[in-house]
Amino acid sequence: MEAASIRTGLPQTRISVASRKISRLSGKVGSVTSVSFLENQSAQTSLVLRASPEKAAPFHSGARGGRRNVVAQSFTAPSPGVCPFDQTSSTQSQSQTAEEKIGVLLLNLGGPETLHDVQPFLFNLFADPDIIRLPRPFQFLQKPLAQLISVLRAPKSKEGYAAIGGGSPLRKITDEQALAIKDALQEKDVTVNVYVGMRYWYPFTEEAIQQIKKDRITRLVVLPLYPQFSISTTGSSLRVLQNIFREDAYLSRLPVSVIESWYQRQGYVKSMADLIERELQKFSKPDEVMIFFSAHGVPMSYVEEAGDPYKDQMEDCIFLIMQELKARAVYNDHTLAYQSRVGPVQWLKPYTDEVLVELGKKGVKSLLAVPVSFVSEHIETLEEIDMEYRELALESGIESWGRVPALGCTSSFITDLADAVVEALPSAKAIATSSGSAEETDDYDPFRYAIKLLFGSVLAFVLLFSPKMFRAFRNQLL
Ligand SMILES: C=CC1=C(C)c2cc3[nH]c(cc4nc(cc5[nH]c(cc1n2)c(C)c5CCC(=O)O)C(CCC(=O)O)=C4C)c(C)c3C=C
Ligand SMILES: [Fe+2]
Repeated sequence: MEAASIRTGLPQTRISVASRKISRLSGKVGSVTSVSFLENQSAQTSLVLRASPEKAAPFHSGARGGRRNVVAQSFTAPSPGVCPFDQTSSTQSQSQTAEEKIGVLLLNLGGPETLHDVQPFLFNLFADPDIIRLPRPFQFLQKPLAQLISVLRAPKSKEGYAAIGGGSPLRKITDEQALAIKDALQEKDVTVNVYVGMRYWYPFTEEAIQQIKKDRITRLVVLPLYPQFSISTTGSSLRVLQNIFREDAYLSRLPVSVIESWYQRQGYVKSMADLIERELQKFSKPDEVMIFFSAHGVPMSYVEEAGDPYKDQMEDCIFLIMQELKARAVYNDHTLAYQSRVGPVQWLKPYTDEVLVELGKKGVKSLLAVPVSFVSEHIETLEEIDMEYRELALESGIESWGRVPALGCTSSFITDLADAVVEALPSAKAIATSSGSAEETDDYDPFRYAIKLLFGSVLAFVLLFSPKMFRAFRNQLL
């Protein structure tokens, strides 16, 4: 057991989670939240996430109109009779009783499926208090600011999505991964329903949870499709889950196990090393290729002020992959840089674009880009890496360029995720309901909310239409 505390800002909701860290390359499940929220204070990871101001607020549902799905409160809880799994961690199939209905919930970011979806998708993203972290006195500005930034950012984002065919491939790939994980588990005699819950676009996490309730799932494994934990990704998705679960009698009793991060799993590390080895062979002189890991960045303050483990986990992840490559007698040089920064703040360094230019100056001639923070192709691999960074690298003097594909449905990887699910099953425990301490409840008052929203909107409107401010914003933010 390992104790850590993650603080994402104010106001905060305390979520206690039991975290079982498995040693490097043990081949066992990664970092698992076995008990979740507000239980068993001793020997647990204490994860402190911000209370969600969006809880009671209307949600931008984009081109499809209407409001975001809200989970119905009236649900008849299934009869208890849940048969607990063996307490041994094993990748062997485990006996599953007829009453047991296992669900696997894959969490992912979601992406706009058409260009029309881009601005509302961006609104959802920037309205997330785990993406734009405002100090408490300014939190009433979250949604107006999200509106402003999404409108300003949309043209640039649309260009990117247009360049990759007019939308994000994320939903299709995640659905394929869901099916592959279901099949891989079936091969181990573990019958599961797999659900996909996206954070910022369809199918939203709330929709997946609604289906889980309809299907009367009796045990749930939550698997975020991010190898490394960040407050902005897994943390944000778990906060949404926590908000849904603590308000629902059935869900708060459902045994749940959360796999918080899994970059350290042997199957993942080996699958990444396989892909790298294969791509290296495509170069005329494979030994001379620089392996260039490019991770999605986060603002520096996440790591330095909020205690986001993302940077440490990323460095650890690269170490493990390189160690695996060395064990296969692949001794190439490597480097790690961070891409996709947005806005005027400092992000994790070094920045991918700057490092590419430096490497060119230093005389590096061959480079293999390895996207490492995500397991599907998406706008940042297909557009940012394959188009923008490739062009920049070639302009900077790099002559040979390659890119490792995202893992997608690579069978060794899918099998490993299926193993992670099996290993996580025994530790599933019910989430205790919060009885609403001052720290945990949002003091929601519709009148105050309306006033704040109105004031914030006026402020955002003034900012947007003041030419000087508009230019400043555009230059700095976008
Ligand atoms: C581990 C992966 C990711 C982290 C960490 C992350 C943090 C983060 N992202 C933004 C802003 C944007 N992200 C956007 C798209 C996007 N982000 C990730 C992954 C991580 N983000 C993915 C996989 C995608 C692509 C989804 C797709 O449609 O294919 C976008 C939209 C695209 C764009 O305009 O560039 C924004 C904006 C922030 C601010 C942040 C951390 C605080
Ligand atoms: Fe992102």
